[in-house]
Amino acid sequence: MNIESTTNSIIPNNDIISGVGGGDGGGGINFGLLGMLFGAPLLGSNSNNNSSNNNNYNNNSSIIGNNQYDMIKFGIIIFLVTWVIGLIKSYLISIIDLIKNRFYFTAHLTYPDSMFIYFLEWLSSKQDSTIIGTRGVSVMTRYQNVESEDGGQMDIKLLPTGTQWLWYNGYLISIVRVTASKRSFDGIKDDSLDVTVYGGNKNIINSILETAVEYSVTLNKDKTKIYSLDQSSTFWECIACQNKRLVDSVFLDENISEKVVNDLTNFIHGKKWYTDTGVPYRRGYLLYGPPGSGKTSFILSMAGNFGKSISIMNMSKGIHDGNIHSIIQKCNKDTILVLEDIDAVFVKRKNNSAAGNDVLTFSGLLNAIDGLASSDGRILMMTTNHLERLSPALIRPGRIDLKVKFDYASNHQIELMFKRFFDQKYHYLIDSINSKLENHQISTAQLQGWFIIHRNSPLNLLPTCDDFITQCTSETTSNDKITKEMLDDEIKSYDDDDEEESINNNIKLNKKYNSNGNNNYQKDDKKPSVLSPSNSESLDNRNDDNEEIYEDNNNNELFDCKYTGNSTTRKRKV
Ligand SMILES: Nc1ncnc2c1ncn2[C@@H]1O[C@H](COP(=O)(O)OP(=O)(O)OP(=O)(O)O)[C@@H](O)[C@H]1O
Repeated sequence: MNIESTTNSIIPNNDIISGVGGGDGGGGINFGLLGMLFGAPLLGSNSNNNSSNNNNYNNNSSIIGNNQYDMIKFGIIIFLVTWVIGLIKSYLISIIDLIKNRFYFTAHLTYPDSMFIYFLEWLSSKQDSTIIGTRGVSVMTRYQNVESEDGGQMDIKLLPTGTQWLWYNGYLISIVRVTASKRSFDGIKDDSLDVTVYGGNKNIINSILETAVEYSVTLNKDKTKIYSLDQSSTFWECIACQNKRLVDSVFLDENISEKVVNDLTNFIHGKKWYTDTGVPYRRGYLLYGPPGSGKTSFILSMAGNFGKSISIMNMSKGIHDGNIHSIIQKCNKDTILVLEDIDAVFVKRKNNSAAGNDVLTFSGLLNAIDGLASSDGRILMMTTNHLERLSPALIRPGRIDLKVKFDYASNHQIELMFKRFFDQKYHYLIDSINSKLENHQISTAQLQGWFIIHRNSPLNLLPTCDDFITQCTSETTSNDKITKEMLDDEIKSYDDDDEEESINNNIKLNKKYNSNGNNNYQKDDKKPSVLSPSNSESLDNRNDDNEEIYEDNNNNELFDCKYTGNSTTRKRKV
C-alpha cells in the first residue's frame, strides 16, 4: 500500500513536470517509473511467497525488505535526477531562446509585397565574395528587366535560393529563401524570405531593408515597372521594366501635357486637402481618341514623370464582381491603374463568359472604381477609342475627373515630330508636308511609321506623301467599317437577350449618342484637348437638378454628369 500510494503520488507529479519541463521532464518520469517497476514485481513475488511460505518469509524478510527498499530508493532517485535534468534542460532552452531573441531579429518578407522584390534585387547584386551559402540560384522570371542598357538583351536576374550568409555593417545576416512551386489557396505564391540579423536589433533590420529599397529605387530610377495580372487574375506581377518615357517624347497639342502634369502634381501633393475636405483621395483620367494617337505612350510618360509604376488591368482575364475589389486593393500603391479600351470590356466579356457564373457587371465595375474598397491615393487612367460608347455613369466626375482628348496629327504635332526625327537642315520641308497632310486623318502612329521609313532619306517624304495619305485613308476606312460591324453585333446581341440590366443600360444609353458606329474624330486644329470643369475656381457647378455641368474648354461641348453617392453633398475645389 505504501508503494502504491507512493506511485500515486508520482503520477500527479508527472503532470506537473510535463507542464513545466515538457518532453524532457517526461523522460525523468519514465526513468522513475522504471525504478518503481523494478521494485513492484519483487514485492509481488515476495507477497506470494508470504502466503505459501511463512517460514521463508521470516527467514528472508530482512534481505527482501532491504532489496525492496533499495529498489524503491533507486527508482525515486532516478526519477528525481531525470526530472531535475529535464527541468534544467527546459529552463536552459527557455533561457537560450530568451538570449537568442534578444540577440537576433528576423523579418519575414513575402511575395508579392514590394519589399520582397526590392530585397531580392539587392541580394542578386551581392552574388560574389560578400555572400556565402548555397550556390543554387533561381531565375527571376516574374520580375525581369526586359530592356537592358544596350536595349537588346534581356537582363535576367539570378536570385539566390536556400540559405545565404553575409556580413552587413559588421553584423552576421542569414537569409533563408523558401521558393514555392505551388500557390496557396488564395493564389498568392508562397515564396518568402526570412532575413535574420544576429547580435543586432530591429534597427539593423530596418537599415538593411532601407538599403535594399534604396538600391532598387536607384537601379530602377530610369525605369517604369509594368504590372499585369497573373493568369488566375489574383495577384499582380511585374512583367516588364521599361526605360522611362519622357513627357516631351509624346507629341501633343500645346498645353495638354502641362495641364495633366499640373493636375497630377496637385493631386499627388494634395493629400491633406483631400483629407481636410472629405473628398475621396483618388483621381481618374479618361484618355480618348483614335487608335495610335499616343494614349498609351502618354500614360507611360506620366508614370515616368512621377516615378510611378503602371498596373494594366486586362478586363478579359477572369475579373468578376467577386474579385475586382481585391484586385484593385492589391495593386501597388505607387502605381497608375490602367483600364485599356474600356468600351470593349463588356463586348469581350459577353462572348467569353457565356457559360460562366463569374461575371463582371457594369455596376460591379462602377463600384470597384469608386466604391468603399477603392484604394486611397489611387490614380486611374482609362483609355478608349470610342468616347461616344461610354455610359455617362462610367465617366462621371469622381470616377473620371479629367478627360483628355487625343486626335489625329495636327500641324503642331507634325512639326514637333518632324523636328525630333530629322536634322535641322530639312526643317524647311515642314510647311510643305503640313499643307499636304492638312484635312486628312493621319494618326501620330502612322506619321511615326512613315518618318521611320524615310529617316535616312527625308527628301523622299514629299514625293511619297500622296501614297502615304491614300494608305492612311484606306486604313481608317477599314477600321471604321470593322468598328461599325462590331458595334452593330454588340447592340444586336444585347437587344436579343435579357443580359444584366446594368450592362444593357451601358450599351443602350450610348446608342442614343451614336448609333452609326463611325468614330467621331474629325481633324480639327481647334480640337478639344483637356476637358475639365468649366470654372477653375470651383467645381461646384451643380444646377438645381443636382447635375454638374462640365464643359469642354475648347469647343464648348457640354457634358452633364450626374453626381451620385456621397459626392452630392460635397463642394470641391481645384
Ligand atoms: N502623340 C504621339 N507622340 C509620340 N509618339 C506617338 C504619338 N502617338 C503615337 N505615337 C507612337 O505610336 C505608337 C502607338 O502609340 P500608342 O500605343 O501610344 O497609341 P494609342 O493611342 O494608345 O493607341 P491605341 O488606342 O490603339 O491603344 C507608339 O510607338 C508611339 O510611340
